[in-house]
Amino acid sequence: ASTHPRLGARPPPGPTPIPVLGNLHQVPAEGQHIVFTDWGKKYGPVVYAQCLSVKMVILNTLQAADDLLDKRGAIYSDRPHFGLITDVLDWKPNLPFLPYNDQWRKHRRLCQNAVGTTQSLAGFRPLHRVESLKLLMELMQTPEDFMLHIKRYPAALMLEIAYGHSVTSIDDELVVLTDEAVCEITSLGGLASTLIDFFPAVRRVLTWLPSFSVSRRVEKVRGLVQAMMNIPYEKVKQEMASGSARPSFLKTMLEEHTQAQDDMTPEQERELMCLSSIMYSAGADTTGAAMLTFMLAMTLHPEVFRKAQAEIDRVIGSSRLPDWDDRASLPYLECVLKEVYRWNPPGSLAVPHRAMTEDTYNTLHIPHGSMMIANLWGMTRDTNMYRDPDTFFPERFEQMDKVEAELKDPRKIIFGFGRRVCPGRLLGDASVWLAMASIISVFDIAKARDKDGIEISPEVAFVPGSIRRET
Ligand code: HEM
Repeated sequence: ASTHPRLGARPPPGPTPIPVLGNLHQVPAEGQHIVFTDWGKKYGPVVYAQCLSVKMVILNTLQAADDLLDKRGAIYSDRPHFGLITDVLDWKPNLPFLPYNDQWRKHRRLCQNAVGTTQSLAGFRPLHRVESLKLLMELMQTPEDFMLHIKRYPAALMLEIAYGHSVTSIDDELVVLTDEAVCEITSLGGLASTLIDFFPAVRRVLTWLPSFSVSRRVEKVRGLVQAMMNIPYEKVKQEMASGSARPSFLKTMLEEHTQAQDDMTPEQERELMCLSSIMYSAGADTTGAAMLTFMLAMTLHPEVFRKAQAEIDRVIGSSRLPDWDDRASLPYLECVLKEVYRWNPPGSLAVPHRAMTEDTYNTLHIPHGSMMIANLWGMTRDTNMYRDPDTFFPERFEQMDKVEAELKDPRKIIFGFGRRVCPGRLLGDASVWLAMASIISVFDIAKARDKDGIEISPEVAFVPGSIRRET
């Protein structure tokens, strides 16, 4: 590799590019994190690749991600332009994909205040309690539908928080609508976001050619996204007009405008509409993915389940359900939760950041405009951090002293980095913890049996796409 003339630094190592495409042919549409993890083993913590004109810097260790995205947050908090989501699907202004500017600061602050403080979390306690009880009831009535129940719980939490919409069943119209929209976006995510964002010409072709099946698919998803933003927004406005609106993020925001006697512009309406839809879409699937991983891990590892159950029985007994105040007294459960996050992080890659200037890191030259991809999956497989990383083994955290456990807490990885770190991390973590603790205290989890009474071992397989859900 050549030396960078001005900084005397070399580009990070990476796979050999070919003319025009660069490394595009080596980046698969699905399972990019696996290829990036292999590159990490071969080339090191910071890997450089180029897809057409897009410069990519892949960060494979927590240290590299912290050093750059967190400690140098002033120059690494921008986002690359996400043409698919913002332009093609017209889902904007979209907090996770906004550039690092004043509009992002405003949306981030609103979101952080609504869901990201310990105070807001305390306000959600009654909601968490009601929804976790509903989850237990549903699991009791139809345990075979556990995947649906586990999907309903975070969806209900987020729809209540964003819109004051109470979800009683998985067939609820808003759950069905938002779930379909999010699933479609996620499944477009792997293939289309890379292709469309790398080939601006493809984007034009996709929207021009109505007979092209991908184009029809994109049209359908755009319609769903617009409905996902509009329908709940209009519903809350109507409920406010009739006096039946329940407390919610959107209601509070709309009331602030009314109190200030400030007629909202269409742009302001659009901002609120979009931000409320982001809360649901960013919060529901990620939380649900962690809960499904928990169920899978407990099915495969009955010894872990029994140990966590014994801890709950010993500390809490059987006369009441676990509550927030019990969390510090259940250290093994905390290890199980951390291992759930580590074994299968809900997102394999964080949302890419963008280098706003050129930079040098450990003699490596990071070019201006690089797409900074934090390979969360690779970090959870880093053998310098976690021995035998493919094995589900909560005890690994028990064996660490306090300092090491703090340094290697997977929450430092799975929620992303720096100024863009997930603003919903406290809420997501609290939702998963309460569901886990409640399920363990009430139920046994075991493998299903076939008609001959033989145990069926579930296959460990995950839906490809940006959020890792079990198939
Ligand atoms: C277990 C649950 C969750 C996981 C694993 C998770 C993970 C992530 C990750 C990896 C990012 C990207 C961070 C980066 O760019 O470095 C992110 C961003 C974000 N998350 Fe979460 N998240 C979860 C729950 C939630 C919840 C409940 C909300 C509710 C509002 C939420 C809202 C957001 C938003 C708005 C962003 C974009 C932040 C920005 O660009 O400034 N997330 N999340």
